[in-house]
Amino acid sequence: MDKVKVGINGYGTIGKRVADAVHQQEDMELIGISKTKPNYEAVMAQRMGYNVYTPSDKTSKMKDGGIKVAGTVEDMVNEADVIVDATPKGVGEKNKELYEKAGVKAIWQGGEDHEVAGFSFNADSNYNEAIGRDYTRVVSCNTTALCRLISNIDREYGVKKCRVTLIRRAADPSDIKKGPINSIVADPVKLPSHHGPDVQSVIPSIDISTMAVKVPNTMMHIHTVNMELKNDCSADDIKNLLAKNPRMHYLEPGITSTSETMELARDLGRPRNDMWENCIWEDSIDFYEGELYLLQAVHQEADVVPENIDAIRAMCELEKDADKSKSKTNKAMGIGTK
Ligand SMILES: NC(=O)C1=CN([C@@H]2O[C@H](COP(=O)(O)OP(=O)(O)OC[C@H]3O[C@@H](n4cnc5c(N)ncnc54)[C@H](OP(=O)(O)O)[C@@H]3O)[C@@H](O)[C@H]2O)C=CC1
Ligand SMILES: O=C(OP(=O)(O)O)[C@H](O)COP(=O)(O)O
Repeated sequence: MDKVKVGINGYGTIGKRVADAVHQQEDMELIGISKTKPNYEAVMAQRMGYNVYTPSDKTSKMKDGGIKVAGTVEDMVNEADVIVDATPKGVGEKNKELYEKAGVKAIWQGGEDHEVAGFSFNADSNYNEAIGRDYTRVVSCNTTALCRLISNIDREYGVKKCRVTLIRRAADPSDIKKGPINSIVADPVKLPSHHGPDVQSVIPSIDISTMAVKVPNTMMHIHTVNMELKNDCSADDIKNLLAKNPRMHYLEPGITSTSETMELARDLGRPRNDMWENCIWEDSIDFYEGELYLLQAVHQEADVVPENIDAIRAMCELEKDADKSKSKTNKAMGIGTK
């Protein structure tokens, strides 16, 4: 079978990681990435050997900045079988017309609304429903981690009700523009945060409510999770269940923080220090008055990356079996190798 041709529109935190992950897959060909500025990220893309495309009105600026331009974004879109849109929140929606005109499949990220694609995706939750689709949204980093956790537990024991508080990193490490620098922000003030409805956009049957705050930090989010289950089970049952999934990682002894988790990623030699898995404190998994509790950390820059790869495979019908797609993605990226 011919490799599926993938273009990445928007080469920032998520786009650069998805580009590398596509490049690693045997059944996909990265035809190029788009950049609007000739900065270090464009230089690095070029050094990686990736074709760099740019909006037509930016061509001179890119060339003047020393970047070899492969063509316009329109050229990339016309050449691709599928575009992964990883432009900033709100920009992706404006690109839809371009993708429709070219008749190309497209994947948006969690910053866009569900309605942009009309279908929201998580590989553990609804892979089969993505098969053959033209448009898909990979839900946000927090929602991805919640969908993974909830759908695994729901399949085995049934989730009656789920309540989550999210403590969110305020900005990414490279982000010099965002705050706060000395505050904890109730975001949003009013129930629910977008995460609960977003989980329901993937798994409509789940009763979930979420609250969220932002803290002045760049290293990961933390979720405090509380669930009522339909069927009896023990903490050990949950521990054993989650241990079977390569996209769940029990944190090593002595780790009590997101800083140490990122240090672990460095020690593991992960590319860009990425932890693609839900990082769960195994000892936090417990029952109190019949309800399940646990704590997990989420590496916001990383966990959606394998999900984009599985979404491409499902949409382009490269693999109809969810487990086989996830295994291919995991193997190529090194997920679950500890
Ligand atoms: N960061 C995160 O933690 C996560 C983000 N997401 C979602 O992923 C999406 C992308 O976010 P993220 O990677 O953080 O964003 P970034 O800002 O890091 O990257 C987006 C890149 O797109 C480029 N860009 C800007 N404007 C345009 C444009 N008009 N057309 C094409 N490219 C443009 C910019 O690069 P340049 O202009 O230099 O070319 C920028 O670096 C959002 O929907 C976000 O909500 C989802 C999960 C986690
Ligand atoms: O999707 C994310 O978080 P979210 O699920 O809390 O919205 C990413 O961390 C991006 O969030 P940002 O929009 O604050 O960069």
